[in-house]
Amino acid sequence: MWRRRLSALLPRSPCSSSAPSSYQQQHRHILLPTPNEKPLAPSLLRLFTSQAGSDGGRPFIAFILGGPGSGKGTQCTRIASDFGFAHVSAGDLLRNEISSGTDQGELILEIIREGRIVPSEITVELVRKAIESTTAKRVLIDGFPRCEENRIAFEKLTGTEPDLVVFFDCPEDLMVKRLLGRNQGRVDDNIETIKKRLKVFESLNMPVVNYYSSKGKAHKINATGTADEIFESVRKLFSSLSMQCPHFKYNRQ
Ligand SMILES: Nc1ncnc2c1ncn2[C@@H]1O[C@H](COP(=O)(O)OP(=O)(O)O)[C@@H](O)[C@H]1O
Ligand SMILES: O=c1ccn([C@@H]2O[C@H](COP(=O)(O)OP(=O)(O)O)[C@@H](O)[C@H]2O)c(=O)[nH]1
Ligand SMILES: [Mg+2]
Repeated sequence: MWRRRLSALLPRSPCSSSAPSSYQQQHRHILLPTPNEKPLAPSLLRLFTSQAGSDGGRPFIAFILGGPGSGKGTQCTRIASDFGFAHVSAGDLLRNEISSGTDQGELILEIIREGRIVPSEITVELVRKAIESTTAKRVLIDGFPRCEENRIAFEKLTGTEPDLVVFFDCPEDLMVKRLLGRNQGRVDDNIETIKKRLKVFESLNMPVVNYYSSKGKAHKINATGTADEIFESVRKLFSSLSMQCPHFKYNRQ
């Protein structure tokens, strides 16, 4: 299931920047709110009574999406530690490829430097391998899929959809401020590249969020405030899943 040939499965249109589609315009505001310890909507509850994460099946998969600097990585670290998830960062997988010094690494570096999206052939394969090689029963995929082409390629290659999508909603000015203060020496944390990444986020990442939202899978988290405050909303979401879904039992470590 995880080993289908990707090139044969890729949709025709590549992930290139464009004006928001009419689909995107129509579906912008239909995200599920974060639960306030309320019962999950029946459509979401059905997702968590599937066999994902149970013995012998594939792991429970959560896509963690949001603009650059919205706090995906920060919150993933906390979710991983409190709720027993493996943390797969698509950006880190790509940066590891750059460090390996291959031709593919050079191509990835150029694309990241320009704030564009790496071809699905590369990223989907890295993400698939990471999921396949973990023994964890729950996996966070941080910062992927970045565009509809990524999403379609992943779903076709793996024959699976995520069980949950979390979207960190953050105003642009706050994202810019956080990125400029990140200080990790990243080639893309400069104002010129940040502006490009924000455009890519609006035109290409948001349609993915809207797609999963229309399927009742996406939960929006207000990503302003301190990391602790945001994690409080995140904790409520994941706690409500663990309370209501038999296959989402977790062990606090
Ligand atoms: N709630 C927050 N308030 C202030 N700074 C934050 C917050 N969350 C994350 N940061 C900081 O902002 C920067 C970007 O956060 P990060 O988690 O890497 O975001 P992303 O993965 O979405 O790009 C990092 O330097 C991080 O320490
Ligand atoms: O699935 C992915 C994830 C990342 N990237 C590239 O890697 C960069 C950094 O991604 P990361 O998720 O690390 O950035 P963040 O949003 O966390 O700041 C992005 O701007 C893209 O150029 C990509 O092409 N596909
Ligand atoms: Mg990140």
